[in-house]
Amino acid sequence: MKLKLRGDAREIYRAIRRKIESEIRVSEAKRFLDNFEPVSDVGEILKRQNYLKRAMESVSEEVEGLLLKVKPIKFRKEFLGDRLLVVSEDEVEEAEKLGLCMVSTEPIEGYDIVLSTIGYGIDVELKPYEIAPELYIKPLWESRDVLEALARIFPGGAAAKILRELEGIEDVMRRNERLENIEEIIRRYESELNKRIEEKLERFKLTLSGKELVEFLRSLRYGDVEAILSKFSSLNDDIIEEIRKAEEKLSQELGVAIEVFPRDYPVEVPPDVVERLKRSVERELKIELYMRAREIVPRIIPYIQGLKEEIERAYELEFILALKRFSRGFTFPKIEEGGIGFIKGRNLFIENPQPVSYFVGSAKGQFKGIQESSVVILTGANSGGKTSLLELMLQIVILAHMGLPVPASEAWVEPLDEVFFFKRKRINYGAGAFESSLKSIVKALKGKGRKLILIDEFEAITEPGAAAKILAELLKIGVEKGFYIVIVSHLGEDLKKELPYARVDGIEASGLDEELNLIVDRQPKFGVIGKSTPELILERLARKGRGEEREILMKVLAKLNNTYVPTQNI
Ligand SMILES: Nc1ncnc2c1ncn2[C@@H]1O[C@H](COP(=O)(O)OP(=O)(O)OP(=O)(O)O)[C@@H](O)[C@H]1O
Repeated sequence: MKLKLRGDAREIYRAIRRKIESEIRVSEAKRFLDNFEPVSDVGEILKRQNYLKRAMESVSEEVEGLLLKVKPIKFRKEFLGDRLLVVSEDEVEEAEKLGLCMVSTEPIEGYDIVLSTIGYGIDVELKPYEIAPELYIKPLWESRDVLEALARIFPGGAAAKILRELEGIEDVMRRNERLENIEEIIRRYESELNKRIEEKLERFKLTLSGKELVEFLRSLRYGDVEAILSKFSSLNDDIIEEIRKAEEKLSQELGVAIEVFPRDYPVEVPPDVVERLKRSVERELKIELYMRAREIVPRIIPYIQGLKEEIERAYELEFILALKRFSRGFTFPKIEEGGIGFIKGRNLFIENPQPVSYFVGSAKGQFKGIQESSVVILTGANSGGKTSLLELMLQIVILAHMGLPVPASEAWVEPLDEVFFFKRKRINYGAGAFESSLKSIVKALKGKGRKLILIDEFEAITEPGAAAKILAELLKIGVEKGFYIVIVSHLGEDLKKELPYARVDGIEASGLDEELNLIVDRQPKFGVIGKSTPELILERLARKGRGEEREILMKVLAKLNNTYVPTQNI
């Protein structure tokens, strides 16, 4: 059963969730938090605690960096326009239902890959991984970084095994990638080649002896081209050799034997030749990729389920690590009867808070000897931290019911059915506000169940005299029903008279610091009505004031001096 959060309690729960979520770096891991909604059932809370204790202990921070690389791997069904599947008449329906490629009962021209169940092309069975194995392999190939991270998080697991199989297509895939840039690659080779030939031309010198020159001129006169060219043949051979070498390197780079460069200077490959070359290499690679993919896919498929589980476990690890970061220095609360209490609690939303220890219900541990009561009235200095303390108690109660550790060095929480938090509405004054506050408190008091009711300054919205009476009556009803109530009030004295069994605690300001700011001890004193701070405010003004202003304040202070001792001599 869910713990019911009423009034402003839900807002506090949302703020806690946001704080935990801000620690989760991978968005897919955030949904794990949904498994930790606050519940009333002790068995469920303890189950969560045990799971988290074990998980947080065993998770290693070393995987923190790797977890960031884990992303979903999506396998998408696609219609592949590059292949034709030739099947028999009675297989057409089944083949078309697969929706992977064009289906026909006889061969059709214009497809790079022709597959067939009846011997018209590459033999296949009517199975998706035989017809389109690339749809399994390509997403995995493109997610190698995810697989590598997973293989390091789960050594020897599914991702590691898949990676090993993918090695079998590595060279085709690399060639495929290069094919994308084939034009660029060819142009690069072309310009390098031309540069080298140009250098050779610049260095080339023809040296002829007198006799050779006479022969040369004669050949010219008779138009003996062969004889003239023979004089340049060494240069020509050199150029041809350069072109051949470049082609060899290019073939190696692309992984297919090609001849693209014309034996001419300057070397220039016409665009249509590049295009044709690209098409033919593409086709060749497509078939090779299909064959290799088909070969490894049956060995990969058995690991895909395992891979999905590893991804899920990685998200879970991220969630656990985030919780670990969130809850550094926290403790798992005891889930037991007897109210709510905590030692050295630290409000989640205050930076470097002063730790506070507090309880309602049974006095356990170091609280032994302090008055026990299911209703506590918290009084004290303005801005003393009363609201913050109610919020801290709520944070601890909510986290405890989520099954999470709480920001305290020790804590115990009674499993509850409902938690109410009524925050003081700073702007709402007047009869309307009074009526609505009254209504919500009465709602909290009606019915049965294990309840914690936190009320922040109810009387601020009505006149003090009536407020004490109304409040006392309401609190009595709560106590009779066995609810736990903590209420912030300035009416400590009056309430104490009406409800002698209630404990009244006080947060006090102990003085002024050098900058004349109030020094507040956030730790409430048990069984003590918190002194409010008008005296300290007076003293502060007096110490700051000048002339007549100062005199007036001093006079008032002197009057108060019977009961009030200033923190220092003025
Ligand atoms: N334990 C703590 N450690 C440090 N700062 C705190 C602590 N508790 C409260 N404060 C700070 O003191 C200020 C006043 O706190 P809070 O509003 O809870 O006081 P309050 O007693 O409810 O005041 P008011 O009388 O105006 O309702 C806030 O700025 C809060 O951050």
